[in-house]
Amino acid sequence: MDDDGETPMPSLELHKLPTLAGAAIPNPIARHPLYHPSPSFFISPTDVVLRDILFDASPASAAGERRRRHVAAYHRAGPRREVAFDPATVRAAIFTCGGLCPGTNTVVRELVVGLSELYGVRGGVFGVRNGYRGFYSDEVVPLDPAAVEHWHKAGGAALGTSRGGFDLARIVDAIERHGFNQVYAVGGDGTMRGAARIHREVRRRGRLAVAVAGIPKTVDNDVGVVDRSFGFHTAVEAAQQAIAAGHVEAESAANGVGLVKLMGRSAGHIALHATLSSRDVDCCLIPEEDFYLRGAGGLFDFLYRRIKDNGHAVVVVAEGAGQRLIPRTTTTSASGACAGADESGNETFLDVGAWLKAEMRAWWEEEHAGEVFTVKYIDPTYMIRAVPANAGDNLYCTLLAHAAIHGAMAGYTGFVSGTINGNYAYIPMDEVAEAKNPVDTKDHKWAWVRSITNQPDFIRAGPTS
Ligand SMILES: Nc1ncnc2c1ncn2[C@@H]1O[C@H](COP(=O)(O)OP(=O)(O)OP(=O)(O)O)[C@@H](O)[C@H]1O
Ligand SMILES: O=P(O)(O)OC[C@H]1O[C@](O)(CO)[C@@H](O)[C@@H]1O
Ligand SMILES: [Mg+2]
Repeated sequence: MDDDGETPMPSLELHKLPTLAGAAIPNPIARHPLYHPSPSFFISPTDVVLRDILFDASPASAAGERRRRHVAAYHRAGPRREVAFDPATVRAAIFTCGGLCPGTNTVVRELVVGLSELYGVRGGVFGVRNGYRGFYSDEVVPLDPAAVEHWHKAGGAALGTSRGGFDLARIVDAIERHGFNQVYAVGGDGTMRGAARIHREVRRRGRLAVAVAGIPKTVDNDVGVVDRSFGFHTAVEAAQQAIAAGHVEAESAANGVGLVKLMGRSAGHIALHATLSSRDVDCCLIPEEDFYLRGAGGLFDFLYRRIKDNGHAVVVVAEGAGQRLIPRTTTTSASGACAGADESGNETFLDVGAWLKAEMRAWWEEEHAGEVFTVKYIDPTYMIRAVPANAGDNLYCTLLAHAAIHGAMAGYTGFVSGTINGNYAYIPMDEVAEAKNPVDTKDHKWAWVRSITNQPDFIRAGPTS
């Protein structure tokens, strides 16, 4: 509080974006026969979205002090009154990269449809096949609304996707050769790191005026800054079937355990959200929270009590959980290869599900021989990300794509479109490329998991095995 009792207004730290030098052309949407823009339709460059909306207003809060003084702000996404591109000159390249994610095709579809129907781009939209490597090893594919009409109904990546193959010089050469002046990257953190480098190289070359935009995609929801990545909710929904099956199998056996492994390489969001929405889960294991198997207070101790109380138990484990417990010599990775790295340099993990199943059986044999025991291991890995987006994600994909188009048309570059506290914003690509989004096990969501599963804190209970 000030001396006069007023709460001072914090100053905004606007995360500004680079803009392309160029023409200021009236936005063609203003003359669009199907739109009647209201006075608030166009967004001005001074419209912002705040990153932090929760504050401790108490003067005594040291943590709240900085937030009270400085608030991170981002340009609000949406159509601008003036644009930097004459639609007749737009040559847009769209590509998808990294693992599959529900909604990828919807984003591509809506980029094509939005450029065409909102801005009147004709014959200037192209798909680059198979991720980054497609820039220099494939022909580009002309795209128009008719070509992509049904894409939102299909899972997968209609343009193709890949890992690895990032060759900066050849990619930017290809951008120059094709005359692309807008590049839309649909991908996860790796893709955004690559796109940020393309953006910098384009600027370094000086002679190119290219808007580089990103739409963050990753089924694991491990991209930072934005509220969530598209497709995540669809994957959580798809995981319900696997958990329900694990529950039925466990319930139908004497001393049955249903063990379900879900995607989540370095972040356990899918396992956490699937657990919260299912309510059939007795224990959720994620990469952010250590656990141990044997001894008092360990996972097996807990499972035994749960089996004795309820007759069965369901365990959900994220693929990245418990990695340091698994012996490296004997177990193969989830993809069949030894643990190492994939073509993009991402660590490939050992199969925690197969290992847990084997350990559970060995434990029961050692400690409860004579009593029947059943473990049914369900690994729906690719099934939860290869599905089409649900209705909510399809809508989200559409708005993210349109936000990206409005930003690129306005001449912003090196940005990502995403929601922050529910509002669409433009975020510097570098920031998103580097930000991580692990599950915060100190916040309320993890506490909800505990309250639903009643699982203990395996860290405090004893030594690790
Ligand atoms: N630091 C980097 N610089 C340039 N390119 C990169 C970098 N990191 C990753 N890439 C490239 O980005 C592409 C996608 O990366 P990756 O395979 O890690 O998937 P992702 O985009 O993180 O998506 P997901 O996590 O959903 O699978 C690959 O072609 C990879 O070569
Ligand atoms: O087998 P792929 O296609 O490399 O993808 C597996 C990885 O991709 C993701 O779905 C997203 O990064 C991870 O959860 C998973 O480890
Ligand atoms: Mg990634």
